[in-house]
Amino acid sequence: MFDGLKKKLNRFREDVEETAEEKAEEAAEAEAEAEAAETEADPVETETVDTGADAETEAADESTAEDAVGDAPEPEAVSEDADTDTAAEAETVAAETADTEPASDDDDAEPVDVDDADSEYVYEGERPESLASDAAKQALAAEKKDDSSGSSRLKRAASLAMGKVVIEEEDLEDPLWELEMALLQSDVEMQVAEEILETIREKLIGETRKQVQSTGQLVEEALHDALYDVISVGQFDFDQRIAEADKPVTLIFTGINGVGKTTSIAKLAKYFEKQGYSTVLANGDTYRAGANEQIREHAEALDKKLITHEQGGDPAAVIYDAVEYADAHDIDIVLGDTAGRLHTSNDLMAQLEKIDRVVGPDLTIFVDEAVAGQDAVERARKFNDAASIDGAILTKADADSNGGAAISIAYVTGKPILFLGVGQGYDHIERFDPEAMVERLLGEE
Ligand SMILES: Nc1nc2c(ncn2[C@@H]2O[C@H](COP(=O)(O)OP(=O)(O)OP(=O)(O)O)[C@@H](O)[C@H]2O)c(=O)[nH]1
Repeated sequence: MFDGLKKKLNRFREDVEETAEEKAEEAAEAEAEAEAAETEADPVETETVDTGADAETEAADESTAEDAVGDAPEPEAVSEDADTDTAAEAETVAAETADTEPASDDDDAEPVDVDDADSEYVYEGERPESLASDAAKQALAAEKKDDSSGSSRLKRAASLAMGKVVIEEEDLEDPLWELEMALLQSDVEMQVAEEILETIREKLIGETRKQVQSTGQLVEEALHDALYDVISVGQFDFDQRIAEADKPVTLIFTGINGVGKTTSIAKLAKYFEKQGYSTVLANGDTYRAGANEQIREHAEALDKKLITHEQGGDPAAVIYDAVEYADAHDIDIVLGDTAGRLHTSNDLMAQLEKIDRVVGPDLTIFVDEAVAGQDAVERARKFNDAASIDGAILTKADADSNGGAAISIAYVTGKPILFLGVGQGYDHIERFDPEAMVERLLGEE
């Protein structure tokens, strides 16, 4: 069910994810480059830090200097511990040691050769104070070794960047355009598709991806909310409405012929039976030859009472009789079929208005087939304009790959989808649950 649409929604998620990943990589590279540039610019700073003159200045802070002296390693020790045991490195550390040794007061201390390969080590290894223990020394030496490939730094920069990726409008432009096309191809009504895109835009643009959250998750949440918002329009608790209504409850079904209206009435008779309600069926389709026979088959199969009149009779009168019958026999629910196609929509409206006047139905339910896509949406709009429906049943959802009607009808009419027909059997009817529908659309393929 709705497999085609599901694939398209998944593709959108992948597209945005891909764009965000590319962006994260670019950010990581930029960060790594910036870091490298900073390192190159470092010599000036290093020179200042490591000169004997600097040591003299720092000597003013005696307690700090003393601590440092106490813990300061011998240059030889560094050479022994560090894997990268080079003379240059020893020289660097020696310079650092001198830097922290006020007792020497050595104005003649040589500045460190900043062009030396180890100038980077000095930068990466931070201030000499951090060389206070062997463990720190070893860690720095190891880090230096790792960094020789530059990969760990790149990774670190990448992970920093991961936490900072902000989705911008331009990132979404292409994926959203693709999504709009996909929705329209899936028979989602234009206005509904635009609403979905707007919500996604609102939810994603400027959104900062948190460390714990992938872009995929963010997009999924945005899609979820956007779809849920349009699908759940007008939802009410159908079962509760039936339970609380005065009995008999009268339900009238409208919709064109052949979409599964009569079958849906039969399915609902079974649905209500399972809930402990009794039902009577009424054939208000007095317009079409053969309509009585068609519904009678269902009534007999389900062992339900059926009220009919002759072809050409008054539909309101048939349903009135059914309500009378229900009253007299303590039946809980009247299920009234109506003609699907009249000469004009005025006739249709006049028919439903008369039923309204004579019977005062509790709910008027529009039935159409999911596979009709945009046509079903358009018909729902017209029937709602003509007769103010209370909700819809979408049949043949089992055969529908697009899902456009299921997504659009509630938003377009302002009335909820109440049931999905999912097969030809009497049990093949599902309460429409917007959350379950969205999960189905966004779930694993
Ligand atoms: N696959 C599938 N077929 C369905 C579903 N609902 C109805 N059908 C089939 O659709 C066909 C038409 O159903 P009907 O109930 O006769 O349609 P209708 O709208 O009542 O037609 P009229 O009585 O002529 O107004 C039948 O073959 C049903 O079995 C459904 O949910 N899934």
